[in-house]
Amino acid sequence: SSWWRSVEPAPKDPILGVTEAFLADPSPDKVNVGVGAYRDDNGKPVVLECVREAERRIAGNQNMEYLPMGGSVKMVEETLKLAYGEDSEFIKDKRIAAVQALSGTGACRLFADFQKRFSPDSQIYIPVPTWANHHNIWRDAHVPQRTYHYYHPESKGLDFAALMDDVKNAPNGSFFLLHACAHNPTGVDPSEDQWREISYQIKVKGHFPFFDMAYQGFASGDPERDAKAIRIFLEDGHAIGIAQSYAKNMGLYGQRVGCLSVLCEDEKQAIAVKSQLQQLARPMYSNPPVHGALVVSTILGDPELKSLWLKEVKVMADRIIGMRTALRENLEKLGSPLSWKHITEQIGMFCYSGMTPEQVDQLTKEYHIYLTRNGRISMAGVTTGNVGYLANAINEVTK
Ligand SMILES: Cc1ncc(COP(=O)(O)O)c(CN[C@@](C)(CC(=O)O)C(=O)O)c1O
Repeated sequence: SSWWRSVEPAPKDPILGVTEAFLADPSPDKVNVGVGAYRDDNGKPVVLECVREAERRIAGNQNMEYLPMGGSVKMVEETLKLAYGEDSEFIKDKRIAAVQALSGTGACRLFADFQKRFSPDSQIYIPVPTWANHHNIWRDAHVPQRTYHYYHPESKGLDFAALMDDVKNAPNGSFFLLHACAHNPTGVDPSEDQWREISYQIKVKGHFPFFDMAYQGFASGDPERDAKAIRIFLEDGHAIGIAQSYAKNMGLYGQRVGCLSVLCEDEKQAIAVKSQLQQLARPMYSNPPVHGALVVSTILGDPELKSLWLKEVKVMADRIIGMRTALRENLEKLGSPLSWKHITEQIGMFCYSGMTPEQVDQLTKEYHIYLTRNGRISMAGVTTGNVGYLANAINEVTK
């Protein structure tokens, strides 16, 4: 009996499905501003020079042994310094439970499973909108989801008042998912003062903040600056969780290198939490992949390679910032009747254009431009070669 006969085809992933459609399109004019993967000004994927150099140093010397269930200790150590600070007292006091994860997705999922196992009646507040996969992750971890106001469509900015109301009205001790920087898909981040108010209110309510930091360094070009929200929460004495990823800021997409950390009250608790995170990993994938972790620890463990990385991540961020200006200026030069200032006010990989799904469909059908139906444009796909074509098409479908 074929028990699988009732299995239905899965719906296309709203983000990865766009790439499939792009690849299938034979048009020479096609433009992919869908998936958030960096491209250089020739529209080509980039492998950073610091990564190539790390690989040269590793080549031939790397063993194929299992990593511990918690992954590479060296990579995790270096990764915690990025999030918590080089001289973090939390690192010194060994209060952070941390394990290598399968990139940012894996870190979020491991946390969601940990939350379900050790806070079984809890739920999580997720911003509207958010990265589409967040909903899948906490759904499959069987953690009920609530939403909190985030994006303000009229102003194309942050709905701060409504966000604060939601923080205040949620039951004490609720879990809140926060994007540390470069909010996906809106590109709208709270200001430093707004972060301080959010941190204060979350502390008053005893909520648990979980930061998804998938773009550290990619937003402003400076990893320290992009960690500002996390540092504010740490100064305010929160216990926090953080999902980190090297997919975008080190271009290690397919290597699946990330880290999950939970700040505990003391070393004893951190040891206990880490052991439970390992218990969750063991039946899922047992232990994480070795190569990408070795690339990361080689780069971050060598001052020369680390400074090369810092230069390269700034080049990527600056190129995107330059394309924001170019796209806005092209639209204004075309005499578009709409305001496009949000294109340069938003930050990080994405521009939340405000285009409707129907306008997006028109862009794809008539202009072979591929983006997610929520109107999100991955600015990494914009180049000096296609920005004029893109602006013209956007102007045509929105005027
Ligand atoms: C907010 C956020 N968290 C986590 C991840 C996970 O990335 P990782 O597992 O590869 O480290 C992404 C990637 N979002 C991308 C860039 C790709 C995707 O959808 O998976 C996006 O296009 O939104 C993200 O945008």
